[in-house]
Amino acid sequence: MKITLLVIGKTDKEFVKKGIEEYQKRLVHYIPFELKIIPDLKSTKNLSEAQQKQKEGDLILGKIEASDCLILLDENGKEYSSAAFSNYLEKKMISGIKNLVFVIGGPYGFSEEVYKKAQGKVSLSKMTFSHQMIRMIFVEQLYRAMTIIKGEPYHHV
Ligand SMILES: C[S@@+](CC[C@H](N)C(=O)[O-])C[C@H]1O[C@@H](n2cnc3c(N)ncnc32)[C@H](O)[C@@H]1O
Repeated sequence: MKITLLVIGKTDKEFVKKGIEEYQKRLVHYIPFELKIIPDLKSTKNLSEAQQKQKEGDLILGKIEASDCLILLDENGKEYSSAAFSNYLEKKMISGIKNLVFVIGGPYGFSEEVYKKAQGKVSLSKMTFSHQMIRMIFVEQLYRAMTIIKGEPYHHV
C-alpha cells in the first residue's frame, strides 16, 4: 500500500518544510509515501471563501482515482491514540487498498462534495491547526504509527 498526503498550496513556512522533510525521509523506509500538492488558488484568482472551497474541492476530487481510499483530516473526525491509529493503518495495509489518500483541506476546510466522497474522517485533536502546521504533525504521526507496527522503540522513548 502507498500513502498519499494531498495538500492545498505549497509549504511556505521554512520550519514546517524542514519538519516534513525530516519525517518524510524516515517514513519512506517503511512505506511508499508521496506528498502531493494542489496549487493554491488564492494567489491567482480573487475568489470568495465559498468559491475557493468549491474549486479546491473539485481539484481534490480530480486527483482521486476510483480505487483510492479517501480519508479526510478533519477536526470533527474520529480521534485515535497513536497506538489505535497504527492499528487503523495496519488494517488498511492488509485490506488490499493500493493507495490510501489522506487530504488536508485549505484554510476554509472542505466542500460538501469532498465530504460526500470521503470514506472516513480522522481528527488529530479538537483543536484547529493551520493547513500548513498539520502537514508536519501528521507526517510525524504516520512515521510513529509505522514504528509501532514494526515494534520499534520510537513511540516509547
Ligand atoms: C485551518 S483548517 C480549516 C478549518 C475550517 N474552519 C474547517 O471547517 O475545517 C485547515 C485544514 O487543516 C486540517 N486540520 C486542522 N485542524 C485539524 C485537526 N485538529 N484534526 C485534523 N485535521 C485538522 C483540516 O484538513 C482542515 O481542513
